[in-house]
Amino acid sequence: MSVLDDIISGVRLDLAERAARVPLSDVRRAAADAAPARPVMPAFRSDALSVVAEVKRKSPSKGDLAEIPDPAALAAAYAAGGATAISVLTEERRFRGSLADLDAVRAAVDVPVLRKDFMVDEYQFHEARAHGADLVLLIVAALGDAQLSDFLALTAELGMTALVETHTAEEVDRAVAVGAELIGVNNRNLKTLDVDLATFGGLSERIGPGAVRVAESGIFTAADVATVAAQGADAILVGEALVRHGDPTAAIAGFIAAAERARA
Ligand SMILES: O=P(O)(O)OC[C@@H](O)[C@@H](O)c1c[nH]c2ccccc12
Repeated sequence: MSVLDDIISGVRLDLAERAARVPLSDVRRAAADAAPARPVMPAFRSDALSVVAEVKRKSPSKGDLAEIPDPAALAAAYAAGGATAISVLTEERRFRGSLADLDAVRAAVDVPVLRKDFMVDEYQFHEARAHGADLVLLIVAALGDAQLSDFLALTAELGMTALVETHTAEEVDRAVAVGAELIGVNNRNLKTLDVDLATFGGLSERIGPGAVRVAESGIFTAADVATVAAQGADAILVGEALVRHGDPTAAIAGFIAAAERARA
């Protein structure tokens, strides 16, 4: 069983528990009653590098990263640095995230918020929307073709935007074929947890200029940002480097400036 399979079995158990407590019909109603999702594509399509800054306490690859006693304060610091969106891990077992973190961040900032989880059931999409998410993550490696297009359609129906995550050429082709507008290349292989920053560069051209290209994982320095920006990244998704940084506001501003220099 790969790490990804293992994580997803835990996600399904937790999901079954929530669904037993709060029926889908209630979650649907809460989603319908929530303030509408913010549009995100115009900001991602702007000229400047977009930074998706992540609230992440722990990961299966690195263990504990940061305590983050106040996710709202961290999110506010990210927004102050110019983050285009804030990603909040809600998976509990491996990442020590929660829907409470999502609520706290949602209440604290006006920028779009991504619910970062392993989306495998319709329930989670309504739940994401009910908790104020503007974006959700769709991991191509975890979904069949029919599921991928159904979930993309459901995301759009709920007014949200999907970040469609890939790691291989085949996954990029599947993301493009299904019409994804926001495509991430994860430099980390979720089946082995190995990170190779060159993964993005190897797949960027395959995505082509039609979709917004997001370089995800393993980005730590201005030099890393310059590398992926020069390879066509419109956006970066950064977790560890920011949660461990003493001044995440300055770090994000520095990343944006580094991309600007790399493209000039
Ligand atoms: O902490 P990093 O190396 O900057 O990575 C952030 C983000 O890309 C990573 O958390 C991530 C990318 N795709 C995921 C899917 C599930 C969980 C986590 C992830």
